[in-house]
Amino acid sequence: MPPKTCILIGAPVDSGKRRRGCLMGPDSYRTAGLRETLVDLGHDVVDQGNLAPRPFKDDHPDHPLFALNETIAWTQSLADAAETAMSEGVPIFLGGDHALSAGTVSGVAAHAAKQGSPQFVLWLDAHSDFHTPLSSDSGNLHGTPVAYFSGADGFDGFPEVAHPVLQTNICIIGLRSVDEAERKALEASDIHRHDMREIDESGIAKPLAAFLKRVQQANGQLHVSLDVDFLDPDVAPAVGTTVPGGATVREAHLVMEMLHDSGLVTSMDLVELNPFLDDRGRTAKVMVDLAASAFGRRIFDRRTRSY
Ligand SMILES: NC(=[NH2+])NCCC[C@H](N)C(=O)O
Ligand SMILES: [Mn+2]
Ligand SMILES: [Mn+2]
Repeated sequence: MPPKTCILIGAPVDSGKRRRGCLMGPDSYRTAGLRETLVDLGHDVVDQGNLAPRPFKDDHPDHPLFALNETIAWTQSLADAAETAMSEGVPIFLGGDHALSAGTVSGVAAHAAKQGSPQFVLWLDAHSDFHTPLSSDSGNLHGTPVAYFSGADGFDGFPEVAHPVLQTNICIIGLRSVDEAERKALEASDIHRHDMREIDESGIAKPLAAFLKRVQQANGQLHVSLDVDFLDPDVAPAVGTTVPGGATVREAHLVMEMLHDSGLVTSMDLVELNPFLDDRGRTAKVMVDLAASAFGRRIFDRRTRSY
């Protein structure tokens, strides 16, 4: 695979939920050596530093949605940054909580639309993040980006999604915590969804391979959104929404290696890392190692393995 220009964009979004700490995520990835790791793999790496939200007003204190205006302001700046970065290389967004993907995915999808190619999204997460502001019980907007970028109603005040991602172009892997309203909405949707039971029974490679084949056949752009809680909390404790029974380190590396082999990934988010909850940088390091696998690190070249 030829070297890429990786564009690191810090997105210290912390408005998607009440528990603070994700704002420290970008510097935690830098401290764990993300740039150096990608350079060692032969890539050109540009670290654009951290982005800021557009100016915003404080929310009404009684508003049921937490930090709505701030999240809207982040969505605006991230969508612009994502669309611009797509013509310069492969943007890797260093989160920041998952609310940031409302901006990153709508931005990369706008670029895809201009290129005349369909946008696909691989969502690696314990959660489906498919609430709308109307269905969310928690009022936490990090639970809503998939609904937003796929064009659901209820996002008043947010930038209009000019190029929604088709539900059938979205694949969620790792599910094990889905609220009732999301379950109903997902079941009524065309989103491809794979829960942990399916992964236990038939392995993680199968659904991923099927999805990648569709991306390839459609000549699509592929955005990968990796939530720390996709992983089991035993190996990745630094996240506010831990759910036991997650992917193992090996399963996650296999996903990343397959993504690299496919040559299809055009953008990526690393989200929900809360360094305040980490154990001596352990989770940040696991995330950097996973990014390394996605960008070409391997144990042996496939051809030289002897089985
Ligand atoms: N990106 C995340 N960690 N999302 C967790 C969402 C949890 C829950 N479904 C909610 O809406 O509040
Ligand atoms: Mn998430
Ligand atoms: Mn999650």
